[in-house]
Amino acid sequence: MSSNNNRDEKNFSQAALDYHKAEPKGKIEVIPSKPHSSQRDLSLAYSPGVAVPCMEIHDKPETVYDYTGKGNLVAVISNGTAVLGLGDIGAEASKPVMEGKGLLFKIFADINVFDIEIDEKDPDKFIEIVKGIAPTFGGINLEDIKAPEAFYIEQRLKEELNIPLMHDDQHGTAIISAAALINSLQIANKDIDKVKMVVNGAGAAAIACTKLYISLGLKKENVLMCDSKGVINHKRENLTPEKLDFIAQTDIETLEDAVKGSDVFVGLSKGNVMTPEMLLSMNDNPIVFALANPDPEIAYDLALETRKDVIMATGRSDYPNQVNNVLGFPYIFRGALDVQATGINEDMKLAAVHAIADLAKEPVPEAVILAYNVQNLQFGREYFIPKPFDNRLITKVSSAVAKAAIESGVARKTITDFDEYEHQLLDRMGRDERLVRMMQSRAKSNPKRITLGNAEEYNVLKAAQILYEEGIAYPSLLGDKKYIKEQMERYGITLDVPIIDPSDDDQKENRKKYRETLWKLRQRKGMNEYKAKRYVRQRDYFGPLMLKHGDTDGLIVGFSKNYTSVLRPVLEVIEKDKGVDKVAAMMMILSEKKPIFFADTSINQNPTAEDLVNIAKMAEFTVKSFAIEPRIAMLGFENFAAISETSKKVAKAVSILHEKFPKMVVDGEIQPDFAMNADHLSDYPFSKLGTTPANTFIFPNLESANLSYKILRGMKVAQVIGPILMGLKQPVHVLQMRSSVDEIVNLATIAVLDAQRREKKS
Ligand SMILES: NC(=O)C1=CN([C@@H]2O[C@H](COP(=O)(O)OP(=O)(O)OC[C@H]3O[C@@H](n4cnc5c(N)ncnc54)[C@H](OP(=O)(O)O)[C@@H]3O)[C@@H](O)[C@H]2O)C=CC1
Ligand SMILES: CC(=O)C(=O)O
Ligand SMILES: [Mg+2]
Repeated sequence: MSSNNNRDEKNFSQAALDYHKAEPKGKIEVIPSKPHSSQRDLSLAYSPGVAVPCMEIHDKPETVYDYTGKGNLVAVISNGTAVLGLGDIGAEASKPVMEGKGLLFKIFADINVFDIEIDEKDPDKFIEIVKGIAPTFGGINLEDIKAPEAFYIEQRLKEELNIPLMHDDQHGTAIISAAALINSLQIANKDIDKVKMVVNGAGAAAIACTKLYISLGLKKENVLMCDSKGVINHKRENLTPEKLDFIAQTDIETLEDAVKGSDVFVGLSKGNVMTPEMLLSMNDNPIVFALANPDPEIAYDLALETRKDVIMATGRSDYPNQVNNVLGFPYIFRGALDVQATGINEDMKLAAVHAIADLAKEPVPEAVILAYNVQNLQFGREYFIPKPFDNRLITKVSSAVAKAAIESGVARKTITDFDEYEHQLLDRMGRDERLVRMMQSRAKSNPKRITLGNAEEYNVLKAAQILYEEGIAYPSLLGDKKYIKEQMERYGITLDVPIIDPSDDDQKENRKKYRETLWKLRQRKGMNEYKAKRYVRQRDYFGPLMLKHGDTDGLIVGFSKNYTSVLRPVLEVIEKDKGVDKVAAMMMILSEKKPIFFADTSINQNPTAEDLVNIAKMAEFTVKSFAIEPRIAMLGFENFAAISETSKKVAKAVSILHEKFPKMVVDGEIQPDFAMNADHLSDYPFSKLGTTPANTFIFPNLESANLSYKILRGMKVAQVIGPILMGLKQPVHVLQMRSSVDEIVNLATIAVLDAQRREKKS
């Protein structure tokens, strides 16, 4: 279940229920995509206007793709007979999985999904129902339908419908594992037409995988397939047609004997059926794909302990080389829909296989490395299949599939400019919640201790619960212990994390230690020892002192207090980064477009030109840490004119930046709408911004920065993350008063990333 081995299963199960139950219940919803605020809008959207496209479609059926959402709508359809590894749990119980798939289609490929659960086990009746509803959809993903019925159902629907249709448990698994097979064979230096393979499992996934491997060059006579009764050999009776196809002319009966002297083991059966002895009996550099979920046929660690030369993949996200369908289905359907393919044929599947396999051999971009918080990812034993958060998947796989559809003659629409198509794909993914996902995934790979102030507040407690259960951080709660416990009881939050009450007896030693530090820091700034003793009982000082002493790795404070009053003790205790004179704060703005950053939103009221230079430098550093190349616009209300006093100040900052940091992509003074628009930028060919819109905006004063982001937040057109405090030596962030749970989680995530980066540096 949870990959985080120190999270307890009960909490995780409860979190899964809470996650699904939170309003709006479930995981997907329908959102209108056209204006609907005036009487005219409504008369266009519905009667009488709607009759016009109806008749157009009636006269020219192909225009349904022009006038409706069909072209970007996929049905994820199940009858609930083989749900994950849970078996036949019924149509209704399968709905969370199908909704989940809808979520993945949307976030990874911007495809809309209706999940459809059909209470029908009779294959012929099921087929008739799917055919009846097919006109609604641009594509159909069959899911979790048990073998052998799945084979018949898919085959007939493919023949009788003319839209992209795929049973993902068969072909998604086959495509991803085939890509992994090609690459692992290269690493093992073995040829596909010579290797001996054992396939354990003979169900939907195993049969489809083996067929695809054969089309790639594997010799059928080199395959031994096993089901729950052992090797499928000539002695077996009552086999399904699909199993009959894999009968081996051998007397070998057991898996144990089958694997002896084999080169590849593919497990699509159940957990822990492969023993270390079996693994030891395989040839040199054995390839083991233990793909059963959630427990592989042999655990990753056990396999590597057993023999060092094993080349290993599993279905799990917590080990290298995860063979996961999500690398395939969003992008395969994206490519197929974009050319209105009449089906998903072998050429398209093979194109996806090679695109995925090739991608793993390309240099991995920094953003992916950061997302997984590793030193590097380089093609080899520990990395032969791309990572799910690799945002090149959409361009590589979808393009390859679309191209194959066109070339194999199943596309009803063509693409001539594939560079342009790739840009369109990236634009689709503009809304950069992906950045948040990537940040969280990086944090989870090496969670840090984060202390949350004002922990008596519901939002803070809920954020702590999410941080803990998601495995993003090890939170501790700072505040009044008794009151925190009462609040936890009141809100039904069970959370077994440290509660730190500065006045508590158990903090006596810490108070003493912190008092000495505080007094030493402040004794020449008017603080006497008595005051220091009093102050360490206050959480506003206690938190920063914990951080200073390494008793926590990061600090999030300020939920219920004014920003500057909480910031003051932080600045008194935590040192500034080298070369930093004044700290500043930045907001990350996530909207439909790419992420942008505003500074200084919270600290320096009327910065001088020199202050603006420092703010720009700190912003450059911070934006880079999100693996984004900063393009900095120094904002004013004139464009390169320097008439007003404010603009003169900004122009002076720009000239200092140009002189001191010639490589920095920064210019101004410029108005924000100009800095965001390539056409407007082209009027200033001398500008260092060129014609690529800026993503980082340094405002001339605090009011303009602060009010700008607050308007965006108030209009709910963007998610605003921050303020990210810049310029301190340790990760501490001061929340806006009454921040939302998400805002707290996001800032804590940023604090974890900061702590990881500093750990790496030291
Ligand atoms: N990592 C990934 O991407 C994916 C992993 N999977 C995993 O593959 C497994 C099978 O899924 P799927 O094909 O959809 O399911 P099916 O129900 O269609 O097939 C299961 C197969 O496993 C066989 N089996 C069960 N126990 C054993 C055993 N002890 N030894 C050998 N074979 C056994 C069954 O044998 P019999 O025919 O005799 O009943 C059957 O052939 C699941 O664990 C699933 O999690 C599936 C899809 C994707
Ligand atoms: C991964 C998947 O689709 C399954 O386990 O059914
Ligand atoms: Mg499935």
